[in-house]
Amino acid sequence: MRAGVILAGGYSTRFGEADKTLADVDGVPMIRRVATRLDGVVDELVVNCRAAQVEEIERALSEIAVEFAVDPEPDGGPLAGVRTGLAATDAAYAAVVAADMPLVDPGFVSFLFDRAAGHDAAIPRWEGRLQPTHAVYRRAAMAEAAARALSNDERRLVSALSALDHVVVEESTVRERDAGKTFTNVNTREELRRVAAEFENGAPSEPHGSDGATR
Ligand SMILES: Nc1nc2c(ncn2[C@@H]2O[C@H](COP(=O)(O)OP(=O)(O)OP(=O)(O)O)[C@@H](O)[C@H]2O)c(=O)[nH]1
Ligand SMILES: [Mg+2]
Repeated sequence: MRAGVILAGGYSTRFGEADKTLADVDGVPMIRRVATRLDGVVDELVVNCRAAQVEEIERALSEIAVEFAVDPEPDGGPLAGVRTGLAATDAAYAAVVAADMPLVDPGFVSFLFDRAAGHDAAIPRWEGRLQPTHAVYRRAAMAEAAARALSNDERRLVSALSALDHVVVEESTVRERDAGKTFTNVNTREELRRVAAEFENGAPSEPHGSDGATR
């Protein structure tokens, strides 16, 4: 079993005034783009967010089947979000993807699942940094590593990696697969404009029939 865990519990402070996960990306809410792209390569989808976000995210996703994993306390950081999200699934492996990555490449995520097999994680590196919010984890191993790191007051996902037998997917591999755009994440209004332009200019679109606009 493969799960997709979409991390959406942040406060979008650089974006300002609104939840960036609901922002319109060329007619489709950003989190819906992420969910639709992941839906094709996983058996189940989990959305991790704060309680206050559930209603609007549910509306943005409409008929896409997801389970909500609500943070028991908000603002625990991405690592706490991952722990909450992973607790909502029994899948052996889970792709963890930030809700602000609307260009996430399903083929590349599928490749990460393949690379993670037999290990605790497959973490890509892009622009010199590990990308743990766009990675595949063995659910049980990461749940344990996250719990331990959190008990040491760590908030960052990378803190959990040292406890994991993780495969690093290097930049050269990402380039060979022409997948660099999969890591594009939206933090500011300007980044939203740029990513929307990618869709206007013909970014690979979502599977037929699920590219619904906001209702
Ligand atoms: N559950 C949970 N997820 C978080 C938290 N902080 C960040 N995230 C998620 O981690 C991912 C990357 O974080 P950022 O890009 O910094 O998102 P953000 O925190 O909403 O935005 P900024 O406030 O501008 O940093 C996003 O998918 C966020 O939703 C948190 O405290 N709890
Ligand atoms: Mg971001």
